[in-house]
Amino acid sequence: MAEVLNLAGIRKGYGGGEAPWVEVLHGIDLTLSEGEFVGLIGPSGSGKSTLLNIMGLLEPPSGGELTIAGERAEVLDDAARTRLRNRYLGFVFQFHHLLPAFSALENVLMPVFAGEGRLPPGARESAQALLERVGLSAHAGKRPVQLSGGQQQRVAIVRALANRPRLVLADEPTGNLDTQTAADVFALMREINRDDGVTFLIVTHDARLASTCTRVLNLVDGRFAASDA
Ligand SMILES: Nc1ncnc2c1ncn2[C@@H]1O[C@H](COP(=O)(O)OP(=O)(O)OP(=O)(O)O)[C@@H](O)[C@H]1O
Repeated sequence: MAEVLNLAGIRKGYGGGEAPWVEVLHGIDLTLSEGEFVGLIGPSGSGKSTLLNIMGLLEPPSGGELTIAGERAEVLDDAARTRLRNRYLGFVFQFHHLLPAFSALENVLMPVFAGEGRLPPGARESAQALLERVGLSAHAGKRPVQLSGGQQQRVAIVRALANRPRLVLADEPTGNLDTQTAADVFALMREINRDDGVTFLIVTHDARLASTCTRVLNLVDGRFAASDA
């Protein structure tokens, strides 16, 4: 299986200056391969979001090496890092962060526009097809406030797929949903993973949903539990 992402000895600390230096990730090693559907669990404060943000090139590590799609990422300048992020990564968050003034379709198109600075030919049709795939074609013109929580999160998942990423990083994507809607949204991500071979890494507090993943990583105090990675 092709490697999508590799972490070698990733460390992250906060502080310095007046504040004491506190290390929250203590040398993380991890390889994610194409087509995996991985759950990331662990107690509150164990470093899950920090790790996800480092993988997503949203925060720099304090040490270690990060390779995405064969490219060493932590050494890139801002512009190159942004390009790599737009090209290979998709994001889903607990709170969907859809832009309230724009329709579902326009929200899905946002990363395409951000990545290319324009909408390439066929972009609208592709976005419409993605919305259709998740049962939302009739809602394409609606603004987020006119959609249910589950529908909003499905739009956010489709938006994460708009640039055809190889890896989707999801930080508690079902944390804000009722049990049944959470299960449906999780199943949708699994379906996309199976059908399109997109790799997913999903932070969740829900042990039942995590058990449906092909691999579960357990982060405790900034280290993987012995059986992981
Ligand atoms: N910008 C920051 N400055 C200082 N400390 C931070 C910063 N961001 C995170 N931390 C600390 O790093 C640790 C890990 O936080 P993180 O949010 O990654 O944990 P988590 O496992 O995602 O927690 P939760 O499950 O509650 O979301 C915590 O102790 C947190 O206080």
